[in-house]
Amino acid sequence: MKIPRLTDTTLRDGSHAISYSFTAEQVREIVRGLDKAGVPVIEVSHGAGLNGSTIQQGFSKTPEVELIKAAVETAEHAKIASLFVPGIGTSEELKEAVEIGIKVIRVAVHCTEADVTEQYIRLAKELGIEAVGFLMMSHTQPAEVLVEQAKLMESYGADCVYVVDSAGALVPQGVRERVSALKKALSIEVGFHAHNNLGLAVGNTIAALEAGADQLDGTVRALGAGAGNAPTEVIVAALNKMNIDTGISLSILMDLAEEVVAPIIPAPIVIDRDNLSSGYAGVYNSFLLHVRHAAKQFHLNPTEIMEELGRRQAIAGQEDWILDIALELAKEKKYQVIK
Ligand SMILES: CC[C@H](O)CC(=O)C(=O)O
Ligand SMILES: [Mn+2]
Repeated sequence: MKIPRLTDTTLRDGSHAISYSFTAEQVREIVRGLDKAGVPVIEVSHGAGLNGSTIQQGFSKTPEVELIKAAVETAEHAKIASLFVPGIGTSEELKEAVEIGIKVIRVAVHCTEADVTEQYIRLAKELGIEAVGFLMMSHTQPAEVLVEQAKLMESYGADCVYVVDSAGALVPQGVRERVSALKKALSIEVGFHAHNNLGLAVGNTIAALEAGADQLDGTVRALGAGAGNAPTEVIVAALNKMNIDTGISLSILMDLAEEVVAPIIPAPIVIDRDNLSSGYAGVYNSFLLHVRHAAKQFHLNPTEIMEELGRRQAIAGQEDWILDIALELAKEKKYQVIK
């Protein structure tokens, strides 16, 4: 089987789980470890991508420009990547990040909105960096729709398109169908990004590889939104067992996970009721903290809010629905009690 390229997104997806509190020193330490281990691509930015530090998404403790600078200065071999969500980031932030030294931009949109990536994928190519299309919430669409969307990204010049399981809602069969359809239809690379709400992040990542994926994502110690991601160190261990030599040092990654990343994590990343109900209902993982907050405020069970968000098929950017739904549910309950 082919050797996949690993992108570690601890310093991007992981920031969702620690309220965007990475410091430049933590970035240096984590990049040093990943780089020494031989991880080829390291993603650094606000969890919601460049310029994500806002009241809606959550403010970064340290400006992401400083974090990206720290990463670029520290990495000796790895390419530094950033995430970019059109509308949250603008061309200005993309240009600035390229000036600082990022070599890969991952342009993320809901998986039916590939047309809005055109100007940013084209800009990235003009600026001489790699452009990756990131089809978020890929569980919501069948393979044929993802193929159409991925082909648009390919036509804009993308070097790779990712199937992104933002809600951790896919099972291995769904991953295989989507990744193999993209592989068949595209002449560029295909990637896969997992979340662990159903306990399948590593299994799904391996299923993606078996279906032909060229690029895979992980985070150290699974640090990521919601139930977390596929742990980079576990992916490497599984690949070793499959006799796929990524050239990445498992022992350096395990030490990094244990000694550097674990102490930063406020609470262990587990599949608790809220994460499981989020994955089961197919709700975007980054909604978790907002849902918990709203549930507390309105004395609700977070599962009720997750189920309703799932029914309404909320997508990234619709965080304001969470409070609306909580308010509606609370009103309904009060009405029932009075009746
Ligand atoms: C746009 C932010 C989001 O966290 C991207 C991502 O990692 C996902 O959809 O899983
Ligand atoms: Mn993610």
